[in-house]
Amino acid sequence: MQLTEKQLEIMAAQGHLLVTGGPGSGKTTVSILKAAEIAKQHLGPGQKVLFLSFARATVSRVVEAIEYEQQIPREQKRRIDVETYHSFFWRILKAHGYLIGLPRRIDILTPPAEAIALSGLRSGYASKLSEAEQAEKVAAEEAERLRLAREDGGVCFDLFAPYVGDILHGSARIRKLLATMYPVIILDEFQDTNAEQWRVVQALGEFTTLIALADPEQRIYDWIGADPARLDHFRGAFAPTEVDLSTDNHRSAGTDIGLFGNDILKGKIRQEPYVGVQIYGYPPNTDQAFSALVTTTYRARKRLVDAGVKEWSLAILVPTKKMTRLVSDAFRSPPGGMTEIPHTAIIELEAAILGAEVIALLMQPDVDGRHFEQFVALVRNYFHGKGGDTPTKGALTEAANIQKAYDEYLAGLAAGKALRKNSILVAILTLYGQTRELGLTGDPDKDWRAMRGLLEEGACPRLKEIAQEVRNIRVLERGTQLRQALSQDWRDNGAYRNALAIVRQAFVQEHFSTNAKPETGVIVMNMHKAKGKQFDEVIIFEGWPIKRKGQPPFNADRIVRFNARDNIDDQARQNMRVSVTRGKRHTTILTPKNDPCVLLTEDD
Ligand SMILES: Nc1ncnc2c1ncn2[C@@H]1O[C@H](COP(=O)(O)OP(=O)(O)OP(=O)(O)O)[C@@H](O)[C@H]1O
Repeated sequence: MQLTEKQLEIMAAQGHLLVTGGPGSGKTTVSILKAAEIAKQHLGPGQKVLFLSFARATVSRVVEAIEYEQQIPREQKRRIDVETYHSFFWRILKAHGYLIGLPRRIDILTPPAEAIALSGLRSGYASKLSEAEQAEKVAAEEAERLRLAREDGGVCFDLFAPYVGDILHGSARIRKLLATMYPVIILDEFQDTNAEQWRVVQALGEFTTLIALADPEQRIYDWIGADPARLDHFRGAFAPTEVDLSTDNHRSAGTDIGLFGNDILKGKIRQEPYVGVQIYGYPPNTDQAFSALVTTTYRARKRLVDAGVKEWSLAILVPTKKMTRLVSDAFRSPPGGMTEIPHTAIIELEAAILGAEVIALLMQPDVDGRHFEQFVALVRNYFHGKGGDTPTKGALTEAANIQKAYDEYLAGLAAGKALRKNSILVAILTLYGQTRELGLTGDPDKDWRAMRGLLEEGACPRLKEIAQEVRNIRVLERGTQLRQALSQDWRDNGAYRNALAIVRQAFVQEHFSTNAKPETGVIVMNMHKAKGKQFDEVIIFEGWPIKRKGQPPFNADRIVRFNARDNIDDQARQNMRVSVTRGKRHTTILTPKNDPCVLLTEDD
């Protein structure tokens, strides 16, 4: 690879550095080469360059890019640590949290666990709140998070940056210590840094050299505190050398994909076609929409195979969670008997993880007579937490009903009365009884499947839902560690006495682990998750307005909210540009013919 002049300028620069540039302009690549150069020239024994990124997905991509750079010797590669902000912050918190009054032993409160811990508080508020009520709710949540951290040692992700900021600003010793370990830190996607993370960066920059990589136009996290002025903050605080790679686009060289992305940003789509970009209006009904998607996917796949692309990747990017599922279902059984499309769907895992906890507990024996109580608590947890940050009223009511039925059952037991025949606990109890009869074998795969199958086939709709949800994470295919731990448990105890703890532990690690390899093949995911990734081809597929008798059409699954022109803003344009520019060779947009995406028709 021949570095551009600007990239060479970056290689030569000294001190703090700010690298800006559009999608695919080579920021990541040059920063890795620079890190290797620094490793070779300037690092003392034991020192490393740290590359910090927001998402685990980006970490995988960077790790792979490092592997791929053949001219970097192994010894230098070893001296570049790639990590997410979260996992870096967590290391600091674990080692030094006691300095700011956290308990000596702290644990991560994972998002599902956090959702459960806050659900009681949240359920006390109606779904539509006035501004004042909303502020009160946010403050109450915040206070509860702090309490959970200080009293129980359960620290949720949102508190990582504020706490680390406190630690670093309070101790020059620790700032120096970090600078000794990491004389240079690369900050990926710097434009997305929120106020608390920026406070951490300010402290780090005192003794450490910072290299910030940014694309001001790729900011997609405004809603969680990214600030358009952040680059100026960096300029003001560190007076960095600044190099702008501008609109170079190596990712999709030879195509107009980058140009198309820029035109979306400007709201001016030209009439003449863009090389490598195709927009197709599909007929707005389920069968034809999905037929269009399936055939477009076949065609894209064929192009990649015919071109002999090795380990090709083809991403289907959709605007909503629901669409991810619909597309995945359609690929599994396409309309009109077309051939199935093998794929991976990237989905939110809260519900599946909570479901896995239920199954894990069912694999455990009842050692203290409280097993059923725990079981009911986990089923309730599932409904509390399955919606993540945005629980539905239905799910919260379900959780409350389960609790009520259980209380009634206990009261009945005490009074020697039988359970009400129409109690929702009847089906749960029956199925629970069957799980107790299930003979386990000590083979974790077999036993897990048998337990899940029992719930799936059983007569309780709530447990059936849980079992189906659990399928989404393919617990046992996640590496051998979990399986080995379960086997060991069985060998030690003649039963899975610690299955729940083992499964929980596996998912805590999950929050930090990165697949060393980026996804290949056909991948379905939410547009928001595509940030920082690249694929050989991209297909963007949005929903269509669905007619309803006597009501305005339902138009929820759109790139721009309700596909209304009034809802076009910078954020919507930037999101679309990020998605469009993930494609290296080709990007196809599928939009309903009768109501095409308003971002594509802006200039009429
Ligand atoms: N000078 C160059 N010549 C040819 N190819 C290059 C050059 N620099 C980078 N590339 C290639 O271009 C692609 C995109 O580069 P890179 O990922 O570094 O861009 P980026 O600016 O980090 O993109 P984004 O902000 O969209 O994540 C990579 O596949 C990389 O190997």
